[in-house]
Amino acid sequence: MFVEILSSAAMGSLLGYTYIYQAGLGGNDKKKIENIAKNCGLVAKDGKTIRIHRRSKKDGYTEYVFQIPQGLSAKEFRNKLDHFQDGLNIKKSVLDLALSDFKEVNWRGDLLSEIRAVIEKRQKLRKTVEVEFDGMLKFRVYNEGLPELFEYTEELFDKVKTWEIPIGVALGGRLIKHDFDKLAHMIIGGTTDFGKSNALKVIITTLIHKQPKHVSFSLIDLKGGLSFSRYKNVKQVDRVAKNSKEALEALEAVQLRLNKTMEYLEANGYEDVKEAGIKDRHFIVIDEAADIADNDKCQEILKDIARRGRAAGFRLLYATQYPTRETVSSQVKRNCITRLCFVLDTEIASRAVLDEGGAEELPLIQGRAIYKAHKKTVIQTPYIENKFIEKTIQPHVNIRAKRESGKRHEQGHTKGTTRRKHTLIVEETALS
Ligand SMILES: Nc1ncnc2c1ncn2[C@@H]1O[C@H](COP(=O)(O)OP(=O)(O)OP(=O)(O)O)[C@@H](O)[C@H]1O
Repeated sequence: MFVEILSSAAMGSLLGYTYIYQAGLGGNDKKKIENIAKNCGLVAKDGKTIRIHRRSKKDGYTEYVFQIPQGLSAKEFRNKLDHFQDGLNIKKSVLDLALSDFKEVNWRGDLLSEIRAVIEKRQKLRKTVEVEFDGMLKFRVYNEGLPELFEYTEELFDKVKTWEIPIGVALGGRLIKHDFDKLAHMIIGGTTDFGKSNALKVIITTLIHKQPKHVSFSLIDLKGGLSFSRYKNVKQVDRVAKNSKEALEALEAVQLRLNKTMEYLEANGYEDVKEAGIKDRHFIVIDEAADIADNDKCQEILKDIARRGRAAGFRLLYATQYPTRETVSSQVKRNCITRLCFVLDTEIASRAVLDEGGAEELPLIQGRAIYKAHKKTVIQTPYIENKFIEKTIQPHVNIRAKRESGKRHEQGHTKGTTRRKHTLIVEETALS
């Protein structure tokens, strides 16, 4: 009896909330957006303001499409994004609840506590807004912001193909993938301790798992070799260089290989490795590139790799706190179209990485970054645990491959030869 009374009380309050939502008193973000626009002065001279065209509910967010009155620009709305964000989050005495909020309620359990939990969760939520313009002004109001932790799990491997990497999760839970087949080189920037090395480990581990026969690496770790030490016996890793002398040796070996591949392509009239049917790709990964900034020989080779490497199947990954003109040459930057940038302290620093501001406004959350390929997306990068890395690379560890490595990286990139050498060693040692 008591349970029944409680249930009907809970049900009553639930229906009350739902009614409020449907009546538009609680969850009316459209009205709020219109009001915020007016209050921010986003009104044309003739008094006209934005007019709703369409509202659609998507997975994780609601999209409001508006028509802009003549005389106003999308940029003016984008500039007021903070006002929309805060305005949509102003706490009111009436809570915005929809039936979907009650999807996970266990109706057979302690109903009052379950409903209290739903209400508390809703109270804590902060809506996040995105504005886009494609002829119409689109406001996307997300129910939840980005997660503060996005763990790298086995399932992510199935979500990427060929040379793709799960680089992060965006608003609405959208997985952002970087494709090294389409965008060859990448600069990774950001304040110390916010996730550059972790992002490099995500990339290296994914590639070893997805492309074990075709990927190879030269790892240049100028932070003392610690970030990459666990990869040093992996058969896909040709070298781990730990200081600028070893870095130069590694880069010279890469350049030799690049020259041989270019000669092969030229001699056979191929435009690039894709046309030649060469599936192997070599990644030059540099953690803390500032330490080789004043080494002219290293810089010359890096410029060469950035310029000619794409066609020959070489990929440059360049991590540094922020690439000023002194630390990264303009040629390298021009050829590294993709940028991944963690939080930075000033707009000037952000411009050095992204060629525009934005990174200075990122919240101080480890792993939070701006991924810029053709457009900018704020993401939470996956956090990869060392245990997960070890489990993933374990089948590829091969001690004897290291002894051969000196010989291997001097070889040219003639079709298919490099990886066959690996395969032979694996058969011999049966470690993998
Ligand atoms: N994507 C992530 N999600 C959550 N935490 C992260 C993430 N990436 C890194 N971290 C945390 O931040 C710490 C520092 O990360 P990382 O070593 O990658 O930073 P960094 O930018 O390379 O720093 P430094 O410039 O000092 O080398 C990690 O030990 C981890 O605890």
